[in-house]
This record gives sequence, C-alpha cells and structure tokens, in this order.
Amino acid sequence: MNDLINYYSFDKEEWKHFYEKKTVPLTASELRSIKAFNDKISLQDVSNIYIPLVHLLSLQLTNFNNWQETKANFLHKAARKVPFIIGISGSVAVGKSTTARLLEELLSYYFPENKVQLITTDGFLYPTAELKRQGIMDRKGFPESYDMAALINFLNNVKAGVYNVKVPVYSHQVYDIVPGEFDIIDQPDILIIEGINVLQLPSNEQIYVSDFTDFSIYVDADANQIREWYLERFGKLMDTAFQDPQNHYYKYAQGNRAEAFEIANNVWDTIDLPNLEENILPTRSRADMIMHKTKHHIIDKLYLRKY
Ligand SMILES: Nc1ncnc2c1ncn2[C@@H]1O[C@H](COP(=O)(O)OP(=O)(O)O)[C@@H](O)[C@H]1O
Ligand SMILES: CC(C)(COP(=O)(O)O)[C@@H](O)C(=O)NCCC(=O)O
Repeated sequence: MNDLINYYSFDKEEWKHFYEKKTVPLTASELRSIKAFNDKISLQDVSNIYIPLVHLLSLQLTNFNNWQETKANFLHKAARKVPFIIGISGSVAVGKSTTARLLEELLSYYFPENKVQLITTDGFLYPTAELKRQGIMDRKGFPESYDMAALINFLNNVKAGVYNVKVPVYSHQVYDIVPGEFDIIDQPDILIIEGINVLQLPSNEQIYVSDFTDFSIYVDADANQIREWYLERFGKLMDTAFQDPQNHYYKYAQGNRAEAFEIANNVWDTIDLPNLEENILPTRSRADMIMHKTKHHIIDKLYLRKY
C-alpha cells in the first residue's frame, strides 16, 4: 500500500518502541489463554504490536471518558457511562475476529475494571431464507445482505446505555443465523464490533456504523494472501464437519477434497474477492489504524491516522 498523507507509517521495530519500557510482561497463564483460542498466533506480535496498541487505546479511552463528563457538565446533564466502541474491519478471512478476540482478551486482562464485550456484524446478515427470497444468496457479505437499520439501531441502544441489548447470532458452521439464539450486550465500558461492513456507508441510512465507533482498525493484507487464509479456514471448517449432517461443510467433507477446494476457490473468486475490491478495500482509508499482515499472519506495517 502506498503511504497516505494523513497517516503515520511504522514498521514493527518502530512501533514496539512506543511502549517498550512500560510493557507489562505476559504471564504464563495469559500466554496459555491466548494460545488456547488460536495456537498459531505470534506471541512476538502480541508483545510488540498489540500491547502498545492496547496502551494507546487505554489513553484514548481515558480521554473519551473525560470528554463525556465535560460535555455532560456543559449541558447540565448528569454524567453517565458511555460505552467506548472499537470497530474492526477488513476482508472476509483476513483475521478480523481473531484480532478482535485477542484485543478483547488483552483489554480485559490489563484493565479488569472495564467490562469488555465483543460482537460481529455477521449477526445482522439476513437469514438464508430471506437472502433466497430476495434472490441474493450469491451476494452474501455485500451491503444489501445486511439489515443495516437493525445494526444502527443496536449501536444506538448500546451508546444510549440500554440494558441487555440482543444481537442475533450467525454460525459459520450452519452458514446461517441461528434461530432464537442471541448474544446479550449489557452496558459494556468497551464494545468491540468486527465485520466487513464496519467502515461502510449504507446507501439508505442517514447515519453510519462509524458514527458510533471511537477507534477503528482495518486489518489489511494482499488479496492473494487472504485467499490462502480463506482456503485454510475452509479446510479447518471441513475437518470439523464430518460428524454433523447439519453442518454446511458436511457435504464437502463427505465428498472429494480437491473438488471441495475448487468450489471454495470459486466462491472466493465470485463473491468474497469482488466484495473486497468493490465494497471493503475502498473503506480502508477511513480507519484510524491500518494493520498490515503478511505470511503466517505476521504484522509488518502499521499506519496511524495523523489527524
Ligand atoms: N493472528 C493470527 N495468527 C494465526 N492465524 C490467524 C490469525 N488471524 C487469523 N488467523 C486464521 O486465519 C483464518 C481467518 O481468520 P478469522 O479471524 O476467522 O477471519 P475473519 O474474521 O476476518 O473472517 C482463520 O483460520 C484463523 O484461525
Ligand atoms: C459471513 C461472511 C459474509 C462474513 O465473513 P467473516 O468476515 O466473518 O469471515 C462470509 O464468511 C461469507 O459467508 N461470505 C459468502 C461467501 C462465502 O461462503 O465465503
């Protein structure tokens, strides 16, 4: 990516120095818990990239809380806790949900006084039956496949301090919204929201997801590299589907593996790659931070918005 004039760019050596001295060493149990959800994650990136980032976020959070109080005083209103929302965007399979879970883990660990919750915008996809009814099953992940009004309403409720806000649950295994299942977001101090559409501007809404986010991260990588990660994940999803006929990947797991990968390549070429090029990549320059990854998900560059 060419350096943009409104971003500082850093390689990882430069970035890690910003919080080197005060780096809190990771404990053995913390390392275990990070490894437990993804044993491939680079612990060096956790120390050199994510811990300085968590520190930066905590500075921004303090600033945000002070500003909410100052604003409430000016308006002669009682100050109340307003959730700080972190948005994470990027292509399908670039590693948004892994980054989001890692940040959730680290923020909860270093700032236990804060309640941290996480959601994915996948929950606001229309159910398969509705996508089929509209004839847009091959547009899953495109802007029209999401109930953006419901997503905006959800974010508004969270910011307004509403208790127990429900979020529908999407399952990659079932490849659909799970009927009757919800996550509950209940007055968090920090909400992380990850999804391909977090930085998008919905065509038929006056307000955007980004009107509710206080810091946003775009996870970036070369499209050919992301295809590999997509296929690797497809392989993992197939490997766990053997026993379960309800699983979307069961039919692939039962059939010829090479043919299944051919189908996956085709899905990438006809759905996820065009979506990346048409709708996701153009939103990259709206992010506060761009995190660029290379082979094995190793972060090689960071871009931080200047203004
Ligand atoms: N930092 C990372 N280190 C190792 N593997 C990763 C990392 N981030 C993502 N992955 C792997 O890459 C694939 C896609 O990641 P995922 O978080 O599901 O992407 P997304 O949420 O963007 O679709 C998964 O197989 C995941 O295990
Ligand atoms: C549900 C998704 C739109 C969201 O992707 P995610 O960022 O969670 O990987 C995507 O995984 C998807 O289903 N895309 C449609 C084509 C496909 O099967 O890859």
